[in-house]
Amino acid sequence: MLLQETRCSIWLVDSNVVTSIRMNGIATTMVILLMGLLQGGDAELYTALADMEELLETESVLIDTLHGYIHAQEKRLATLRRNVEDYATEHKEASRNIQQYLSNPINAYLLVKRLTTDWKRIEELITQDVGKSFVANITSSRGDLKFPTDEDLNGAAVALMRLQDTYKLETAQVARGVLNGVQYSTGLSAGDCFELGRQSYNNGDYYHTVLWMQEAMDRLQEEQNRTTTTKPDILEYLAFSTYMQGNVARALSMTNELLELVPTHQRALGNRAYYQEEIQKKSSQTRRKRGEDGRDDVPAIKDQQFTVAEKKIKSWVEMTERERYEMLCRGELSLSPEVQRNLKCRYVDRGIPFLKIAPFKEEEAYHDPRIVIYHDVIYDDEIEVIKRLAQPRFKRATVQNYKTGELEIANYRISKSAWLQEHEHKYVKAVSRRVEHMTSMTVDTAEELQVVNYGIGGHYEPHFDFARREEANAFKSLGTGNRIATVLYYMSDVEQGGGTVFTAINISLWPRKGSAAFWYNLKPNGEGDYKTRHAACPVLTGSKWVANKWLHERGQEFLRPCTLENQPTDTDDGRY
Ligand SMILES: O=C(O)CCC(=O)C(=O)O
Ligand SMILES: [Fe+2]
Repeated sequence: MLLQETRCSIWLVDSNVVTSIRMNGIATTMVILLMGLLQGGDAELYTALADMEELLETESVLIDTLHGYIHAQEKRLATLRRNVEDYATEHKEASRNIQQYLSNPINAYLLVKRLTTDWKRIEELITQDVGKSFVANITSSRGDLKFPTDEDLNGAAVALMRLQDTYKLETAQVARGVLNGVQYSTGLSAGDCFELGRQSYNNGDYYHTVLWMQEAMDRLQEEQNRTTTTKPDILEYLAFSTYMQGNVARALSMTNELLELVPTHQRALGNRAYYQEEIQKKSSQTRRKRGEDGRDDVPAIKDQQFTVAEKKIKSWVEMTERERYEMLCRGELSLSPEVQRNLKCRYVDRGIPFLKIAPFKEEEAYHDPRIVIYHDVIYDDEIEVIKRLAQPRFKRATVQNYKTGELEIANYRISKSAWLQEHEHKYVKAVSRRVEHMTSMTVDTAEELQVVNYGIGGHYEPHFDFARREEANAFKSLGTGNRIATVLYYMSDVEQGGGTVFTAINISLWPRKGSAAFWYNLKPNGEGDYKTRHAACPVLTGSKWVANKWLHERGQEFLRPCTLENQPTDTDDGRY
Protein backbone atom coordinates (compact mmCIF):
# COMPACT_ATOMS: atom_id res chain seq x y z
CA MET A 1 0.00 0.00 0.00
CA LEU A 2 1.42 3.35 -0.97
CA LEU A 3 1.17 6.65 0.77
CA GLN A 4 -0.02 9.77 -0.94
CA GLU A 5 0.60 13.27 0.28
CA THR A 6 -2.24 15.68 0.83
CA ARG A 7 -1.53 19.09 2.19
CA CYS A 8 -4.68 19.89 4.12
CA SER A 9 -5.33 18.68 7.61
CA ILE A 10 -7.22 21.64 8.99
CA TRP A 11 -10.18 23.11 7.18
CA LEU A 12 -11.34 26.62 7.93
CA VAL A 13 -14.67 28.21 7.18
CA ASP A 14 -15.00 31.08 4.70
CA SER A 15 -14.86 33.79 7.34
CA ASN A 16 -11.57 32.47 8.65
CA VAL A 17 -9.84 32.55 5.30
CA VAL A 18 -7.47 35.29 6.32
CA THR A 19 -6.18 33.27 9.24
CA SER A 20 -6.25 29.86 7.60
CA ILE A 21 -3.24 27.64 7.98
CA ARG A 22 -1.55 25.53 5.39
CA MET A 23 -0.46 22.12 6.59
CA ASN A 24 2.18 20.11 4.80
CA GLY A 25 3.12 16.48 4.52
CA ILE A 26 0.10 14.77 5.97
CA ALA A 27 0.05 11.27 4.63
CA THR A 28 -3.15 9.46 3.77
CA THR A 29 -3.32 5.84 2.74
CA MET A 30 -4.40 5.41 -0.85
CA VAL A 31 -6.76 2.58 -1.53
CA ILE A 32 -5.62 0.01 -4.07
CA LEU A 33 -7.95 0.29 -6.94
CA LEU A 34 -10.15 -2.52 -8.10
CA MET A 35 -11.00 -2.59 -11.76
CA GLY A 36 -14.38 -1.47 -13.07
CA LEU A 37 -17.35 -3.55 -14.08
CA LEU A 38 -17.22 -6.20 -16.72
CA GLN A 39 -19.17 -5.19 -19.80
CA GLY A 40 -19.03 -4.45 -23.54
CA GLY A 41 -16.43 -2.28 -25.25
CA ASP A 42 -14.91 -2.21 -28.72
CA ALA A 43 -11.56 -3.14 -30.22
CA GLU A 44 -8.30 -1.95 -28.68
CA LEU A 45 -8.72 -3.68 -25.40
CA TYR A 46 -5.49 -2.43 -23.91
CA THR A 47 -6.57 1.22 -23.93
CA ALA A 48 -8.91 0.87 -20.95
CA LEU A 49 -8.23 -1.35 -18.01
CA ALA A 50 -11.92 -1.95 -17.42
CA ASP A 51 -12.24 -3.59 -20.86
CA MET A 52 -9.31 -5.87 -20.17
CA GLU A 53 -11.25 -7.68 -17.47
CA GLU A 54 -13.05 -9.47 -20.27
CA LEU A 55 -9.76 -11.05 -21.27
CA LEU A 56 -9.70 -12.87 -17.95
CA GLU A 57 -13.12 -14.29 -18.84
CA THR A 58 -11.67 -15.46 -22.19
CA GLU A 59 -8.72 -17.00 -20.40
CA SER A 60 -10.98 -18.84 -18.00
CA VAL A 61 -12.88 -20.41 -20.95
CA LEU A 62 -9.55 -21.41 -22.53
CA ILE A 63 -8.39 -23.01 -19.29
CA ASP A 64 -11.63 -25.03 -19.01
CA THR A 65 -11.34 -26.10 -22.64
CA LEU A 66 -7.72 -27.20 -22.18
CA HIS A 67 -8.62 -29.16 -19.06
CA GLY A 68 -11.41 -30.86 -21.02
CA TYR A 69 -9.04 -31.68 -23.86
CA ILE A 70 -6.37 -33.11 -21.54
CA HIS A 71 -9.00 -35.19 -19.76
CA ALA A 72 -10.31 -36.62 -23.05
CA GLN A 73 -6.74 -37.39 -24.20
CA GLU A 74 -5.97 -39.10 -20.91
CA LYS A 75 -9.12 -41.22 -21.23
CA ARG A 76 -8.10 -42.21 -24.76
CA LEU A 77 -4.59 -43.14 -23.65
CA ALA A 78 -5.96 -45.13 -20.71
CA THR A 79 -8.13 -47.20 -23.12
CA LEU A 80 -5.14 -47.77 -25.39
CA ARG A 81 -3.00 -48.78 -22.41
CA ARG A 82 -5.64 -51.32 -21.30
CA ASN A 83 -5.83 -52.70 -24.84
CA VAL A 84 -2.11 -53.08 -25.26
CA GLU A 85 -1.86 -54.78 -21.89
CA ASP A 86 -4.57 -57.30 -22.92
CA TYR A 87 -2.74 -57.92 -26.21
CA ALA A 88 0.56 -58.45 -24.40
CA THR A 89 -0.95 -60.90 -21.90
CA GLU A 90 -2.59 -63.00 -24.62
CA HIS A 91 0.52 -62.82 -26.76
CA LYS A 92 2.69 -63.98 -23.90
CA GLU A 93 0.32 -66.85 -23.27
CA ALA A 94 0.44 -67.84 -26.95
CA SER A 95 4.23 -67.56 -27.16
CA ARG A 96 4.66 -70.06 -24.34
CA ASN A 97 3.39 -72.87 -26.60
CA ILE A 98 2.19 -71.59 -29.93
CA GLN A 99 0.82 -74.88 -31.30
CA GLN A 100 -1.06 -75.73 -28.19
CA TYR A 101 -2.46 -72.23 -28.00
CA LEU A 102 -3.71 -72.26 -31.57
CA SER A 103 -5.10 -75.77 -31.29
CA ASN A 104 -7.77 -74.26 -29.11
CA PRO A 105 -10.45 -72.97 -31.54
CA ILE A 106 -11.45 -70.21 -29.15
CA ASN A 107 -7.90 -68.90 -29.04
CA ALA A 108 -7.68 -69.13 -32.82
CA TYR A 109 -10.88 -67.17 -33.13
CA LEU A 110 -9.79 -64.55 -30.59
CA LEU A 111 -6.45 -64.01 -32.36
CA VAL A 112 -8.24 -63.34 -35.61
CA LYS A 113 -10.68 -61.06 -33.85
CA ARG A 114 -7.89 -59.12 -32.13
CA LEU A 115 -6.21 -58.46 -35.43
CA THR A 116 -9.39 -57.48 -37.26
CA THR A 117 -12.20 -55.70 -35.45
CA ASP A 118 -10.22 -55.02 -32.26
CA TRP A 119 -7.34 -53.54 -34.20
CA LYS A 120 -9.72 -51.43 -36.26
CA ARG A 121 -11.11 -49.95 -33.05
CA ILE A 122 -7.59 -49.25 -31.83
CA GLU A 123 -6.67 -47.66 -35.14
CA GLU A 124 -9.69 -45.41 -34.76
CA LEU A 125 -8.65 -44.52 -31.24
CA ILE A 126 -5.13 -43.66 -32.38
CA THR A 127 -6.20 -41.53 -35.31
CA GLN A 128 -9.20 -39.94 -33.58
CA ASP A 129 -8.71 -36.16 -33.47
CA VAL A 130 -10.04 -35.20 -30.07
CA GLY A 131 -8.50 -31.75 -30.39
CA LYS A 132 -10.65 -30.71 -33.33
CA SER A 133 -13.88 -30.64 -31.37
CA PHE A 134 -12.29 -28.57 -28.61
CA VAL A 135 -10.85 -26.05 -31.05
CA ALA A 136 -14.22 -25.96 -32.84
CA ASN A 137 -15.87 -25.26 -29.50
CA ILE A 138 -13.66 -22.22 -28.89
CA THR A 139 -14.08 -21.02 -32.46
CA SER A 140 -17.86 -21.19 -32.24
CA SER A 141 -17.86 -19.18 -29.01
CA ARG A 142 -15.36 -16.66 -30.39
CA GLY A 143 -18.20 -14.24 -31.06
CA ASP A 144 -18.82 -13.93 -27.33
CA LEU A 145 -15.22 -14.21 -26.20
CA LYS A 146 -12.97 -11.20 -26.46
CA PHE A 147 -9.57 -12.00 -27.91
CA PRO A 148 -6.83 -9.38 -27.97
CA THR A 149 -5.33 -8.62 -31.37
CA ASP A 150 -1.70 -8.24 -32.43
CA GLU A 151 -2.36 -4.51 -32.21
CA ASP A 152 -3.31 -4.93 -28.55
CA LEU A 153 -0.10 -6.85 -27.90
CA ASN A 154 1.91 -4.11 -29.53
CA GLY A 155 -0.01 -1.37 -27.71
CA ALA A 156 0.53 -3.06 -24.36
CA ALA A 157 4.27 -3.49 -25.09
CA VAL A 158 4.62 0.17 -26.12
CA ALA A 159 2.77 1.18 -22.95
CA LEU A 160 5.27 -0.77 -20.87
CA MET A 161 8.16 1.03 -22.59
CA ARG A 162 6.44 4.36 -21.92
CA LEU A 163 6.15 3.50 -18.24
CA GLN A 164 9.76 2.39 -18.17
CA ASP A 165 10.91 5.73 -19.61
CA THR A 166 8.58 8.04 -17.69
CA TYR A 167 9.14 6.45 -14.31
CA LYS A 168 12.80 5.53 -14.96
CA LEU A 169 12.21 1.86 -14.29
CA GLU A 170 15.17 -0.48 -14.62
CA THR A 171 14.61 -3.26 -17.12
CA ALA A 172 15.84 -5.92 -14.67
CA GLN A 173 13.43 -4.67 -12.00
CA VAL A 174 10.45 -4.66 -14.36
CA ALA A 175 11.43 -8.17 -15.49
CA ARG A 176 11.30 -9.26 -11.85
CA GLY A 177 7.81 -7.78 -11.46
CA VAL A 178 9.04 -4.89 -9.31
CA LEU A 179 7.54 -1.49 -10.16
CA ASN A 180 9.03 1.48 -8.33
CA GLY A 181 10.28 -0.79 -5.56
CA VAL A 182 6.95 -2.61 -5.10
CA GLN A 183 6.89 -6.34 -5.88
CA TYR A 184 3.73 -7.05 -7.85
CA SER A 185 3.95 -10.25 -9.81
CA THR A 186 6.17 -13.23 -10.38
CA GLY A 187 8.04 -11.57 -13.21
CA LEU A 188 8.91 -12.26 -16.81
CA SER A 189 10.61 -15.28 -18.37
CA ALA A 190 13.41 -14.97 -20.93
CA GLY A 191 10.76 -15.63 -23.58
CA ASP A 192 8.54 -12.81 -22.27
CA CYS A 193 11.48 -10.38 -22.39
CA PHE A 194 12.31 -11.61 -25.88
CA GLU A 195 8.74 -10.89 -27.00
CA LEU A 196 8.91 -7.36 -25.59
CA GLY A 197 12.18 -6.85 -27.47
CA ARG A 198 10.60 -8.20 -30.64
CA GLN A 199 7.64 -5.83 -30.32
CA SER A 200 10.01 -2.89 -29.91
CA TYR A 201 12.00 -4.10 -32.89
CA ASN A 202 8.84 -4.21 -35.03
CA ASN A 203 8.19 -0.60 -34.04
CA GLY A 204 11.71 0.42 -35.08
CA ASP A 205 12.51 1.17 -31.44
CA TYR A 206 16.05 -0.25 -31.29
CA TYR A 207 16.83 1.36 -27.93
CA HIS A 208 14.23 -0.73 -26.11
CA THR A 209 14.97 -3.76 -28.30
CA VAL A 210 18.53 -3.78 -26.97
CA LEU A 211 17.38 -3.34 -23.36
CA TRP A 212 14.88 -6.18 -23.52
CA MET A 213 16.99 -8.57 -25.59
CA GLN A 214 19.83 -8.09 -23.13
CA GLU A 215 17.42 -8.85 -20.31
CA ALA A 216 16.21 -11.94 -22.20
CA MET A 217 19.82 -13.09 -22.39
CA ASP A 218 20.38 -12.55 -18.65
CA ARG A 219 17.15 -14.37 -17.81
CA LEU A 220 18.07 -17.23 -20.13
CA GLN A 221 21.33 -17.85 -18.21
CA GLU A 222 19.26 -18.12 -15.01
CA GLU A 223 16.47 -20.32 -16.37
CA GLN A 224 16.77 -24.01 -15.63
CA ASN A 225 14.76 -25.35 -18.55
CA ARG A 226 15.87 -22.98 -21.25
CA THR A 227 12.91 -23.45 -23.52
CA THR A 228 11.22 -20.04 -23.57
CA THR A 229 13.62 -18.64 -26.17
CA THR A 230 17.04 -19.43 -27.63
CA LYS A 231 20.41 -17.71 -27.49
CA PRO A 232 20.83 -17.53 -31.31
CA ASP A 233 17.40 -15.86 -31.66
CA ILE A 234 18.26 -13.26 -29.03
CA LEU A 235 21.70 -12.64 -30.52
CA GLU A 236 20.26 -12.01 -33.95
CA TYR A 237 17.93 -9.24 -32.75
CA LEU A 238 20.50 -7.88 -30.34
CA ALA A 239 23.23 -7.64 -32.96
CA PHE A 240 21.11 -5.85 -35.54
CA SER A 241 19.59 -3.41 -33.04
CA THR A 242 23.02 -2.68 -31.61
CA TYR A 243 24.17 -1.89 -35.15
CA MET A 244 21.14 0.37 -35.69
CA GLN A 245 22.10 2.13 -32.44
CA GLY A 246 25.46 2.90 -34.02
CA ASN A 247 27.75 0.30 -32.41
CA VAL A 248 29.01 -1.73 -35.40
CA ALA A 249 31.94 -3.32 -33.54
CA ARG A 250 29.66 -4.72 -30.85
CA ALA A 251 27.14 -5.85 -33.49
CA LEU A 252 29.96 -7.72 -35.23
CA SER A 253 31.14 -9.48 -32.09
CA MET A 254 27.56 -10.56 -31.32
CA THR A 255 27.14 -11.86 -34.87
CA ASN A 256 30.37 -13.83 -34.49
CA GLU A 257 29.02 -15.31 -31.26
CA LEU A 258 25.85 -16.27 -33.12
CA LEU A 259 27.83 -17.88 -35.92
CA GLU A 260 29.78 -19.94 -33.42
CA LEU A 261 26.46 -21.42 -32.32
CA VAL A 262 24.91 -21.69 -35.79
CA PRO A 263 27.74 -21.59 -38.38
CA THR A 264 25.34 -21.83 -41.35
CA HIS A 265 23.03 -18.98 -40.27
CA GLN A 266 22.49 -17.26 -43.60
CA ARG A 267 21.40 -13.82 -42.39
CA ALA A 268 24.18 -13.72 -39.83
CA LEU A 269 26.74 -14.58 -42.52
CA GLY A 270 25.44 -11.75 -44.67
CA ASN A 271 25.40 -9.32 -41.76
CA ARG A 272 28.93 -10.27 -40.68
CA ALA A 273 30.30 -9.38 -44.10
CA TYR A 274 28.34 -6.11 -44.05
CA TYR A 275 29.51 -5.11 -40.56
CA GLN A 276 33.13 -5.95 -41.41
CA GLU A 277 32.90 -3.76 -44.48
CA GLU A 278 31.39 -0.92 -42.44
CA ILE A 279 34.16 -1.12 -39.86
CA GLN A 280 36.79 -1.07 -42.58
CA LYS A 281 35.18 1.92 -44.27
CA LYS A 282 35.04 3.78 -40.96
CA SER A 283 38.64 3.08 -40.00
CA SER A 284 39.95 4.24 -43.39
CA GLN A 285 37.85 7.43 -43.06
CA THR A 286 39.27 8.02 -39.58
CA ARG A 287 42.83 7.44 -40.83
CA ARG A 288 42.24 9.98 -43.57
CA LYS A 289 40.86 12.49 -41.09
CA ARG A 290 43.69 11.99 -38.66
CA GLY A 291 46.07 12.52 -41.55
CA GLU A 292 44.36 15.84 -42.30
CA ASP A 293 44.10 17.45 -38.88
CA GLY A 294 46.05 15.05 -36.72
CA ARG A 295 43.21 14.26 -34.31
CA ASP A 296 40.41 11.79 -33.79
CA ASP A 297 36.88 13.18 -34.23
CA VAL A 298 35.35 10.84 -31.63
CA PRO A 299 34.48 13.07 -28.63
CA ALA A 300 36.80 12.50 -25.74
CA ILE A 301 35.42 10.71 -22.71
CA LYS A 302 35.96 13.86 -20.69
CA ASP A 303 33.71 15.89 -23.00
CA GLN A 304 30.95 13.32 -22.69
CA GLN A 305 31.14 13.42 -18.92
CA PHE A 306 30.89 17.17 -19.01
CA THR A 307 27.69 16.99 -21.07
CA VAL A 308 26.14 14.59 -18.58
CA ALA A 309 27.16 16.73 -15.62
CA GLU A 310 25.74 19.76 -17.37
CA LYS A 311 22.39 17.99 -17.80
CA LYS A 312 22.18 17.31 -14.10
CA ILE A 313 22.27 20.94 -13.13
CA LYS A 314 19.75 22.13 -15.72
CA SER A 315 17.24 24.47 -14.12
CA TRP A 316 13.58 23.78 -14.85
CA VAL A 317 13.37 26.74 -17.20
CA GLU A 318 16.11 25.18 -19.33
CA MET A 319 14.39 21.80 -19.42
CA THR A 320 12.23 20.72 -22.31
CA GLU A 321 8.54 20.36 -21.63
CA ARG A 322 8.97 16.58 -21.97
CA GLU A 323 11.62 16.56 -19.22
CA ARG A 324 9.43 18.67 -16.93
CA TYR A 325 6.40 16.52 -17.68
CA GLU A 326 8.25 13.35 -16.75
CA MET A 327 9.69 14.89 -13.59
CA LEU A 328 6.24 16.12 -12.56
CA CYS A 329 4.81 12.65 -13.21
CA ARG A 330 7.47 11.19 -10.94
CA GLY A 331 6.63 13.80 -8.31
CA GLU A 332 10.14 15.24 -8.50
CA LEU A 333 9.15 18.89 -8.91
CA SER A 334 7.34 20.67 -6.12
CA LEU A 335 6.35 24.22 -5.28
CA SER A 336 8.66 26.37 -3.23
CA PRO A 337 7.76 26.62 0.50
CA GLU A 338 6.92 30.35 0.07
CA VAL A 339 4.33 29.56 -2.62
CA GLN A 340 2.96 26.63 -0.64
CA ARG A 341 2.53 28.78 2.45
CA ASN A 342 0.11 31.05 0.60
CA LEU A 343 -2.14 28.26 -0.60
CA LYS A 344 -5.17 27.85 1.63
CA CYS A 345 -7.67 25.16 2.52
CA ARG A 346 -11.13 26.31 3.46
CA TYR A 347 -14.77 25.34 3.79
CA VAL A 348 -16.94 27.24 1.33
CA ASP A 349 -20.69 27.64 1.31
CA ARG A 350 -21.10 30.38 -1.36
CA GLY A 351 -24.21 31.51 0.53
CA ILE A 352 -26.03 28.42 -0.79
CA PRO A 353 -28.34 26.95 1.91
CA PHE A 354 -27.44 23.33 1.10
CA LEU A 355 -23.73 24.14 1.30
CA LYS A 356 -24.24 25.79 4.67
CA ILE A 357 -25.02 22.33 6.01
CA ALA A 358 -22.41 20.48 3.97
CA PRO A 359 -19.82 23.01 2.76
CA PHE A 360 -17.29 22.17 0.03
CA LYS A 361 -13.74 21.47 1.16
CA GLU A 362 -11.71 23.68 -1.13
CA GLU A 363 -7.95 23.28 -1.40
CA GLU A 364 -5.96 25.79 -3.40
CA ALA A 365 -3.39 24.10 -5.61
CA TYR A 366 -2.14 27.24 -7.38
CA HIS A 367 -2.91 30.95 -7.58
CA ASP A 368 -2.26 32.09 -11.14
CA PRO A 369 -3.93 30.40 -12.84
CA ARG A 370 -6.18 29.62 -9.93
CA ILE A 371 -6.47 25.85 -9.60
CA VAL A 372 -8.52 24.44 -6.76
CA ILE A 373 -9.41 20.96 -5.60
CA TYR A 374 -12.78 20.18 -4.05
CA HIS A 375 -12.75 17.13 -1.83
CA ASP A 376 -15.62 14.66 -1.36
CA VAL A 377 -17.75 16.13 -4.14
CA ILE A 378 -18.66 12.90 -5.91
CA TYR A 379 -19.91 9.93 -3.91
CA ASP A 380 -19.13 6.24 -4.24
CA ASP A 381 -22.64 5.25 -5.35
CA GLU A 382 -22.63 8.02 -7.98
CA ILE A 383 -19.24 6.82 -9.22
CA GLU A 384 -20.45 3.22 -9.51
CA VAL A 385 -23.53 4.20 -11.53
CA ILE A 386 -21.55 6.54 -13.80
CA LYS A 387 -18.92 3.87 -14.47
CA ARG A 388 -21.60 1.28 -15.20
CA LEU A 389 -23.40 3.58 -17.64
CA ALA A 390 -20.21 4.61 -19.41
CA GLN A 391 -18.41 1.34 -19.90
CA PRO A 392 -20.62 -0.32 -22.53
CA ARG A 393 -20.22 2.81 -24.63
CA PHE A 394 -16.49 3.19 -24.32
CA LYS A 395 -14.66 4.30 -27.43
CA ARG A 396 -11.00 5.09 -27.83
CA ALA A 397 -10.67 8.76 -26.82
CA THR A 398 -10.07 11.10 -29.73
CA VAL A 399 -8.30 14.40 -30.20
CA GLN A 400 -9.05 17.21 -32.59
CA ASN A 401 -6.73 17.56 -35.56
CA TYR A 402 -6.08 21.27 -35.34
CA LYS A 403 -5.68 21.64 -39.12
CA THR A 404 -8.75 19.74 -40.26
CA GLY A 405 -10.89 20.04 -37.13
CA GLU A 406 -11.56 16.27 -37.44
CA LEU A 407 -11.61 13.99 -34.39
CA GLU A 408 -9.04 11.22 -34.58
CA ILE A 409 -7.22 8.75 -32.34
CA ALA A 410 -3.63 9.55 -31.40
CA ASN A 411 -0.92 7.85 -29.42
CA TYR A 412 -0.54 10.90 -27.24
CA ARG A 413 -3.99 10.27 -25.81
CA ILE A 414 -4.56 6.66 -24.76
CA SER A 415 -7.75 6.01 -22.85
CA LYS A 416 -11.35 5.13 -23.46
CA SER A 417 -14.21 7.52 -22.96
CA ALA A 418 -17.95 7.88 -23.21
CA TRP A 419 -20.33 10.83 -22.96
CA LEU A 420 -23.26 10.79 -20.54
CA GLN A 421 -26.29 13.04 -20.70
CA GLU A 422 -28.04 14.46 -17.67
CA HIS A 423 -31.39 12.82 -18.45
CA GLU A 424 -29.84 9.34 -18.42
CA HIS A 425 -29.68 9.07 -14.65
CA LYS A 426 -30.39 11.29 -11.69
CA TYR A 427 -26.76 10.84 -10.58
CA VAL A 428 -25.40 12.13 -13.91
CA LYS A 429 -27.59 15.18 -13.47
CA ALA A 430 -26.56 15.64 -9.83
CA VAL A 431 -22.86 15.41 -10.64
CA SER A 432 -23.23 17.83 -13.56
CA ARG A 433 -25.27 20.33 -11.61
CA ARG A 434 -22.92 20.19 -8.63
CA VAL A 435 -20.39 21.85 -10.90
CA GLU A 436 -22.54 24.99 -10.78
CA HIS A 437 -22.08 25.19 -7.03
CA MET A 438 -18.35 24.65 -7.32
CA THR A 439 -17.81 27.19 -10.07
CA SER A 440 -20.67 29.66 -9.62
CA MET A 441 -21.21 29.30 -13.37
CA THR A 442 -23.96 27.69 -15.42
CA VAL A 443 -23.65 24.21 -16.92
CA ASP A 444 -26.53 24.91 -19.33
CA THR A 445 -23.98 25.49 -22.08
CA ALA A 446 -21.49 22.88 -20.86
CA GLU A 447 -20.57 19.71 -22.73
CA GLU A 448 -22.03 16.39 -21.60
CA LEU A 449 -20.16 14.53 -18.87
CA GLN A 450 -17.12 12.80 -20.38
CA VAL A 451 -16.18 9.63 -18.49
CA VAL A 452 -12.64 8.35 -19.03
CA ASN A 453 -10.81 5.17 -18.05
CA TYR A 454 -7.07 4.80 -18.62
CA GLY A 455 -5.54 1.37 -19.30
CA ILE A 456 -1.95 0.13 -18.99
CA GLY A 457 0.32 3.14 -19.51
CA GLY A 458 -2.79 5.18 -20.45
CA HIS A 459 -1.99 8.87 -20.64
CA TYR A 460 -2.75 12.21 -22.27
CA GLU A 461 0.28 14.28 -23.18
CA PRO A 462 0.48 18.05 -22.51
CA HIS A 463 -2.41 19.93 -24.08
CA PHE A 464 -4.84 22.79 -23.58
CA ASP A 465 -8.50 22.15 -22.98
CA PHE A 466 -9.44 25.39 -24.77
CA ALA A 467 -9.31 25.89 -28.53
CA ARG A 468 -6.52 28.21 -29.70
CA ARG A 469 -7.02 30.86 -32.32
CA GLU A 470 -5.68 28.60 -35.06
CA GLU A 471 -8.28 25.99 -34.05
CA ALA A 472 -11.13 28.21 -35.08
CA ASN A 473 -13.40 25.28 -36.01
CA ALA A 474 -12.98 23.42 -32.74
CA PHE A 475 -16.28 24.09 -30.97
CA LYS A 476 -18.05 25.86 -33.82
CA SER A 477 -20.86 23.33 -34.12
CA LEU A 478 -21.72 23.69 -30.42
CA GLY A 479 -22.31 27.43 -30.80
CA THR A 480 -21.43 28.02 -27.16
CA GLY A 481 -17.98 29.57 -27.51
CA ASN A 482 -14.74 28.28 -26.13
CA ARG A 483 -14.15 26.04 -23.08
CA ILE A 484 -14.04 28.63 -20.34
CA ALA A 485 -13.31 26.20 -17.49
CA THR A 486 -12.66 22.57 -16.64
CA VAL A 487 -13.96 20.52 -13.75
CA LEU A 488 -12.14 17.20 -13.56
CA TYR A 489 -13.73 14.67 -11.22
CA TYR A 490 -11.46 11.91 -9.91
CA MET A 491 -13.50 8.73 -9.71
CA SER A 492 -10.70 6.50 -8.46
CA ASP A 493 -7.48 6.57 -6.55
CA VAL A 494 -4.48 5.49 -8.59
CA GLU A 495 -1.96 3.28 -6.89
CA GLN A 496 1.08 4.56 -8.78
CA GLY A 497 1.36 7.22 -11.51
CA GLY A 498 -1.64 8.82 -13.23
CA GLY A 499 -1.14 12.35 -11.89
CA THR A 500 -2.56 15.43 -13.59
CA VAL A 501 0.42 17.70 -14.18
CA PHE A 502 0.63 21.34 -15.28
CA THR A 503 3.81 21.69 -17.29
CA ALA A 504 3.95 25.50 -17.47
CA ILE A 505 3.63 26.07 -13.73
CA ASN A 506 5.13 22.80 -12.48
CA ILE A 507 2.40 21.41 -10.31
CA SER A 508 1.22 17.83 -9.97
CA LEU A 509 -2.26 16.86 -8.75
CA TRP A 510 -2.66 13.30 -7.51
CA PRO A 511 -6.00 11.59 -8.16
CA ARG A 512 -8.09 11.03 -5.07
CA LYS A 513 -11.40 9.25 -5.37
CA GLY A 514 -14.22 11.72 -4.72
CA SER A 515 -12.24 14.93 -5.42
CA ALA A 516 -12.49 17.33 -8.35
CA ALA A 517 -10.06 19.86 -9.79
CA PHE A 518 -11.33 23.16 -11.18
CA TRP A 519 -9.59 25.82 -13.21
CA TYR A 520 -10.40 28.51 -15.78
CA ASN A 521 -8.94 27.82 -19.20
CA LEU A 522 -9.65 31.35 -20.40
CA LYS A 523 -8.54 34.63 -18.91
CA PRO A 524 -11.33 37.08 -18.00
CA ASN A 525 -10.90 38.79 -21.38
CA GLY A 526 -11.62 35.49 -23.18
CA GLU A 527 -8.05 34.75 -24.26
CA GLY A 528 -6.72 31.24 -23.68
CA ASP A 529 -4.51 30.97 -20.60
CA TYR A 530 -1.38 29.18 -21.79
CA LYS A 531 -0.36 28.50 -18.20
CA THR A 532 -3.16 25.92 -17.97
CA ARG A 533 -1.22 23.50 -20.20
CA HIS A 534 -1.60 20.13 -18.53
CA ALA A 535 -1.29 16.38 -19.03
CA ALA A 536 -2.43 13.05 -17.60
CA CYS A 537 0.62 10.99 -16.62
CA PRO A 538 0.76 7.33 -17.59
CA VAL A 539 -0.89 5.04 -15.08
CA LEU A 540 1.82 2.82 -13.60
CA THR A 541 -0.34 0.56 -11.45
CA GLY A 542 -4.06 0.67 -10.79
CA SER A 543 -6.87 1.92 -12.96
CA LYS A 544 -7.68 5.58 -13.39
CA TRP A 545 -11.22 6.85 -13.81
CA VAL A 546 -12.03 10.52 -14.30
CA ALA A 547 -14.98 12.55 -15.56
CA ASN A 548 -14.61 15.88 -17.35
CA LYS A 549 -17.15 18.66 -17.30
CA TRP A 550 -16.16 21.39 -19.70
CA LEU A 551 -17.97 24.69 -19.24
CA HIS A 552 -18.39 27.03 -22.19
CA GLU A 553 -18.35 30.81 -22.47
CA ARG A 554 -21.95 31.32 -23.47
CA GLY A 555 -24.26 32.02 -20.55
CA GLN A 556 -21.47 33.02 -18.19
CA GLU A 557 -21.54 36.71 -19.16
CA PHE A 558 -23.04 37.85 -15.85
CA LEU A 559 -21.58 35.02 -13.82
CA ARG A 560 -17.95 35.59 -14.73
CA PRO A 561 -17.96 39.14 -16.07
CA CYS A 562 -15.31 39.60 -18.73
CA THR A 563 -12.74 42.36 -18.56
CA LEU A 564 -10.73 44.11 -21.18
CA GLU A 565 -7.60 43.44 -19.23
CA ASN A 566 -5.79 40.17 -19.06
CA GLN A 567 -5.33 38.50 -15.75
CA PRO A 568 -1.93 39.26 -14.28
CA THR A 569 0.60 36.99 -15.96
CA ASP A 570 3.16 36.84 -13.19
CA THR A 571 2.82 34.02 -10.73
CA ASP A 572 3.25 34.99 -7.11
CA ASP A 573 6.59 33.23 -7.02
CA GLY A 574 7.68 35.24 -10.03
CA ARG A 575 8.86 32.15 -11.88
CA TYR A 576 6.75 32.35 -14.99
O1 LIG B 1 -6.97 12.57 -16.58
C1 LIG B 1 -6.42 13.61 -16.24
O2 LIG B 1 -5.74 13.70 -15.21
C2 LIG B 1 -6.52 14.81 -17.13
C3 LIG B 1 -7.42 14.59 -18.32
C4 LIG B 1 -7.44 15.74 -19.24
O3 LIG B 1 -6.66 16.64 -19.16
C5 LIG B 1 -8.45 15.78 -20.31
O4 LIG B 1 -9.19 14.80 -20.49
O5 LIG B 1 -8.53 16.81 -21.00
FE1 LIG C 1 -7.28 18.30 -20.36
